[in-house]
Amino acid sequence: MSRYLALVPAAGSGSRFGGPSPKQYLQLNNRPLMWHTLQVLSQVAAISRVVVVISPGDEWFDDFEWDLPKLSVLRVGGASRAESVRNGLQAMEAGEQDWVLVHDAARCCLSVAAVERLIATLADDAVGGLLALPVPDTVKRADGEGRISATVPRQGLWLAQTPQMFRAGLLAEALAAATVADITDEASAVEQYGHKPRLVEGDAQNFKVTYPRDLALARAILAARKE
Ligand SMILES: Nc1ccn([C@@H]2O[C@H](COP(=O)(O)OP(=O)(O)OP(=O)(O)O)[C@@H](O)[C@H]2O)c(=O)n1
Ligand SMILES: C[C@](O)(CO)[C@H](O)COP(=O)(O)O
Repeated sequence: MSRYLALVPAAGSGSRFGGPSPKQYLQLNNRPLMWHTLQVLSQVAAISRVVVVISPGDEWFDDFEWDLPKLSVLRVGGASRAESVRNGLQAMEAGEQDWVLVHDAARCCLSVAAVERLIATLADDAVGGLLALPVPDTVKRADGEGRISATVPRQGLWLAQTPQMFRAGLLAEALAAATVADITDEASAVEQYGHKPRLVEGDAQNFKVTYPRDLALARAILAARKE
């Protein structure tokens, strides 16, 4: 029986966000930002384990009470997101047929419904896939001077989100074959390995907290859910 396991890379330094601590530990509605992410994944009944990957030198994680029974932590984060995922996948000892849902710690406004939609859509899929958003706006390509060099046709363009869900065996092989420096998500490694992951429509609330301006939006979304 295949299990559904969540793997959360959380070993980033948050350089675009700045600040004294990585963004995943910022206080958001009285909890670390990442707690909200881990709580949603823990609330998905099909997910039996939530594994968070932090850096070996992480000095923040142990300062918090996480109170999430499905949670376990691995101090095997690497120099890139892809390396953190690869190291975490190796260390978590998933079965080859287990489904692994890789989700950014920084996407703290994920919904249980979106994860359940991803699982339901891909449960019998031969490859796996990811939550993503069809591009809703006109897309411009910039020249080197902040002016438009082209308008890019948006038909068929999607913005990749997470979770990205693949069977552990396929994901491990794809990550081993990939040039880690070239990949920014799991799907690109699986694509390079010769497969076509399925796109499953996510929602705009599942954005990645990347810049300081993103925090107010995340705070508002989470507060609205409590009302
Ligand atoms: N070496 C790394 C780099 C990133 N991540 C994780 O991958 C997710 C998405 O990456 P991103 O938003 O880019 O986070 P950072 O790398 O921390 O941010 P920045 O690129 O601004 O430094 C985050 O949850 C981050 O913690 C990771 O586990 N290991
Ligand atoms: C995985 C991802 O969130 C999909 O859009 C994105 O590639 C992460 O990029 P980052 O630069 O590591 O935040």
